[in-house]
Amino acid sequence: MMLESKNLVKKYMTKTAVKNISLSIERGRIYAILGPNGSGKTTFMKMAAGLVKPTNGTITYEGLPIGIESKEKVAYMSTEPFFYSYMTIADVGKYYQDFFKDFDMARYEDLIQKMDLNMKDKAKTLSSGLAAKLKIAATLARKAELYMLDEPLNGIDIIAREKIINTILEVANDNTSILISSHLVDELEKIIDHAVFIKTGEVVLVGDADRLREEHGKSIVDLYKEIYA
Ligand SMILES: Nc1ncnc2c1ncn2[C@@H]1O[C@H](COP(=O)(O)OP(=O)(O)OP(=O)(O)O)[C@@H](O)[C@H]1O
Repeated sequence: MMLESKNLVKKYMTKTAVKNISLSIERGRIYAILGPNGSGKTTFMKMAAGLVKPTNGTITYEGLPIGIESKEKVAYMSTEPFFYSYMTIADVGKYYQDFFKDFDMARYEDLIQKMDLNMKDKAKTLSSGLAAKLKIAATLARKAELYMLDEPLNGIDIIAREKIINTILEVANDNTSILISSHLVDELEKIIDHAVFIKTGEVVLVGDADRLREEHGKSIVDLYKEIYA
């Protein structure tokens, strides 16, 4: 198993963000972590990325606790801004190259071009949709094993969404896994292998997307509506 959590718990002062999540992420698959605002998706990803320490339970990457080694293989795209506003898109690439051993500049240049961005543009002047594309390009330019994308489609127009989805599919291969957190289920329905439904910090339904559709006789979108209504 690539990523595995067992009875994972994260408590903040008064709030239990993740209650008891046991989840296995296999290699070569695309996963959607679905759930409404505040259900614990970000907190789970941050624990997998080694940015937040679990209160209880375990989370391992290839059998080892999350740490320096796993961080080199896991690319996490946060919802928070990640670059300094004075940087140009070219500077963002250099910054990432300094930071991550697996950053591939040629792939970054290619992704920037695909996303219709310009190397000379200042990150600060980008619209929120273009900034989101930049964030995705920078993350996917890493030759990581596991990509975790937190809300990659939020605030992005439908044309750009399709572009992003296609780019994600290009990066996906037998050796990589992709974990996408979202409440925009429509767009993900077509591309995911597995769906993980999270409600108030707990997994309420998980499985192979085709099997879920078959067993429940409905789409992932309709399952989502049923679970969170
Ligand atoms: N640093 C923190 N301190 C206190 N509470 C927090 C902190 N981070 C998250 N929480 C709380 O934990 C819960 C889960 O938050 P989380 O961000 O993981 O959810 P989410 O599913 O990613 O939501 P969204 O879709 O809105 O991003 C929320 O109630 C949130 O308010």
